Amino acid sequence: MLPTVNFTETAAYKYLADHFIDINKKSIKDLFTEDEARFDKFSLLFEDILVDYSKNRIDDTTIALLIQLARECKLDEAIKAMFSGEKINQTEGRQVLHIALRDQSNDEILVEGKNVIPEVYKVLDKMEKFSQQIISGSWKGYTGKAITDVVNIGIGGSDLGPVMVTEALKAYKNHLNMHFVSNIDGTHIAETLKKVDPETTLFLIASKTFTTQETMTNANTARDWFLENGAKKEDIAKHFAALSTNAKDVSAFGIDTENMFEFWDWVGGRYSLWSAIGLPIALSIGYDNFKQLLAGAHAADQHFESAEFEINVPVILALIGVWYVNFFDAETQAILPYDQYMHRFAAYFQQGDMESNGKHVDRNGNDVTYETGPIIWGEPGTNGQHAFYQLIHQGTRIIPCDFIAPAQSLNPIGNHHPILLSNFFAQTEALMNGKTKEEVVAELKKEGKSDAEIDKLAPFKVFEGNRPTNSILLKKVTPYSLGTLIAIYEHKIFVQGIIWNIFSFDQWGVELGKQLAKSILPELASDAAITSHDGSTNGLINQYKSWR
Ligand SMILES: O=P(O)(O)OC[C@H]1O[C@@H](O)[C@@H](O)[C@@H](O)[C@@H]1O
Repeated sequence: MLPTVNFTETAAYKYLADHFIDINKKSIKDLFTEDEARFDKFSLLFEDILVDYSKNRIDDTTIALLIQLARECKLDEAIKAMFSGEKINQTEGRQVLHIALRDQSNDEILVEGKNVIPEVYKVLDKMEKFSQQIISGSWKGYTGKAITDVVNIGIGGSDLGPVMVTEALKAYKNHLNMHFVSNIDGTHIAETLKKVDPETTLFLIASKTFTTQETMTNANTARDWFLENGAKKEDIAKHFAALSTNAKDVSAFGIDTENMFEFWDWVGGRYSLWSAIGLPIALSIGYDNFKQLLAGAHAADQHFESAEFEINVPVILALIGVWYVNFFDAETQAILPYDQYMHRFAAYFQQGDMESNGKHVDRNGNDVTYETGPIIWGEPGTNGQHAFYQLIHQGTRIIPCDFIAPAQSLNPIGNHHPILLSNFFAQTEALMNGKTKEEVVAELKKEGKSDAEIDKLAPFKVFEGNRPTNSILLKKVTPYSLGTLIAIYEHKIFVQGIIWNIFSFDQWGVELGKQLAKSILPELASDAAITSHDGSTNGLINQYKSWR
């Protein structure tokens, strides 16, 4: 059982509330002037990742109190509960063991008294063999040709992780063409099928439950297309594999359970890229690289489990996030990778974070009286700079940002990378320092503007600064470092869920829309006008019927 402390009733929270009044009067710039050791104090080097959190609205007292808060919320107990396989997903009665999927220490992790590590390895071995056969071309399609294209059909956690990672690690890719179909919109599968040949395509049907409407509809369309384009039923075994926990429905679909890569209900969908759901990753970059991804994540797991909170990267990042959400009323958190390959990283953690911590009922079943998970968003820099950074610099809201960049480029062409990184460094500096009225006036004077012009323009050109950022500098994006980084963010989400006293591993909030869509679908079959809903929904359905 997880602890159920209301963090707003802790002593640390009360001290933090008082301390906030002091900190709120100070600028980050001043805090740097006051304390020369600030960078050394507020940065952590873990593996080949430097996490600089010194450009935040914090001082020594803030961090000490936030750590006290974590202690009062019994974070240590909660971490132990997850790692030891307690059923901490209490509303679904399940363990939360994505850490077991990447365990390289030969630990024993028990689920219902049975060690799951050998099972994990059994599936990993199967993934290794299969991916080697596909990549080497020894696995042949129904006309004897090697596989050239892989189409992963899945949605949510059965899509976003593999998409994000195969994109982030594209530089490590082999010859296989990867495609991902998630949307129920027929356009997604139709446009994908235009690009592939049934003789040389492998379909992976990725669904934990194997009941998800979008995935099953797309899978059926893919199977029909396969059979309509020359293949026979018995050829399905050479071209369809399933990544799932549901063997019964997999075989009912017509996929040989030999071609099923199993995982377990103790793996949450949005934490499943480390499981059989990661097969497209293993296919795209090879099994050895996939193993490196797992190894990187395992290093983060060990760090999270054992490091003191003061030097624990996920804990520190999480606590700073809580500080902004609950004291500064920050509504959002931006994730800004200065790496084109990582262009789906923020989208991935939109699900990771928002589906985990988008909850308003606490672990006692009561409505919370405080804010919980922030809105996660972001795009790669420098594109974002020319789009939405205006609001981050001069808007009315506080937007804590994580800036992420690799020191070494995987495409070191000309001086692209120094330019990219100069922007990465400049932005966090600009967000912190801003530009004072005096500086603006001096600049305008230099440009030869008149006093009247200066008076008119100056207010618009002032930057308040004092906008908080974390900078995460990776030596290089590798399967290992990416694995570490993803796991750091996963554990950050865990810590925040513990502080907010919510259940981070269920997702009941996605069910209502699914239920309603299922009840509306039969109503769309006939042209008869609908009156069973509210006025707006009736009006929309009836207009649709008149136009289709
Ligand atoms: O992997 P399956 O079972 O198809 O689920 C796919 C996705 O469905 C959604 O409704 C959510 O519950 C996600 O967490 C999940 O990843």
